[in-house]
Amino acid sequence: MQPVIDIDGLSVTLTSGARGFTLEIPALRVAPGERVAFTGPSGTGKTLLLELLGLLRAPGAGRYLAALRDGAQTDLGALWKTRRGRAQIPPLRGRLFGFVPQTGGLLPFLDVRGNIALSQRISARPDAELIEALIGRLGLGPVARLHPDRLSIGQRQRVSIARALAHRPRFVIADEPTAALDPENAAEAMALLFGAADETGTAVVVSSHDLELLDSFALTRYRLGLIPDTDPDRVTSQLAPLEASASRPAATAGPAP
Ligand SMILES: Nc1ncnc2c1ncn2[C@@H]1O[C@H](COP(=O)(O)OP(=O)(O)OP(=O)(O)O)[C@@H](O)[C@H]1O
Repeated sequence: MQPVIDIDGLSVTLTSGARGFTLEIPALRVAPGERVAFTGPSGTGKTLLLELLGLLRAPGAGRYLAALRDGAQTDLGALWKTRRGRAQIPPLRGRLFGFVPQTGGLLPFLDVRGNIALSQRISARPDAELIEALIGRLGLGPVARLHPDRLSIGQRQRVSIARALAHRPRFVIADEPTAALDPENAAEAMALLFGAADETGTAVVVSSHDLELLDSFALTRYRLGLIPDTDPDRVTSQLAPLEASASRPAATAGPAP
């Protein structure tokens, strides 16, 4: 099966004065509908990695290919190199990705339905039926007319999940999506995210510190870890697969048995 994300030797370096932080992704392939989790200690670059994947930051070197819905492969890394390519990034980002931030990121002046519809408006993919299906799937029917300030944190996160899926992106990128939730709500939100993504055939890449929570789902796991360097000002973090055997194309909703 053709991967939807195909990365080889991708890296980026951030510098601040004498300090340099390099993130290296030697290889990463994500299959359609696959669920991938990134873990790693604080400061090892989980957010940076998701920014690179989500076309929010330019890579320094390496190859980053993505497969579009029509099967065509696009060289996302090359887009950053020309003015014409950079102009294509915002619309492509809107079509390819759905984002679930740590805490909702909802627009306060739109109700639940309006917030969910936002990703469809941005990507010019209206689909009222899918919005209603997601509202039902995520248990948001009773609050669909409310604005975010009337919602619990868990409800807001469910709206954010629905919004990330409503425009049928190829991947959902979720950065610590359950960090603000209690364990019960966190497990429910994660199960709903994976379940709803299965129904729309969407791959999910998620970063999380919560190893116990990740353990309850079948995920392909990668870990970011620092590589020792003799120069204390030069920090390198590298992505490595953790449990190749846990890899599976997503087929069923909810926590793994
Ligand atoms: N301009 C910069 N110059 C050098 N290093 C930087 C710069 N900006 C960020 N960094 C470093 O990049 C690293 C990666 O940060 P990132 O937020 O991606 O880590 P993280 O794994 O998501 O952390 P956390 O789990 O605490 O959210 C950090 O070690 C940070 O110090």
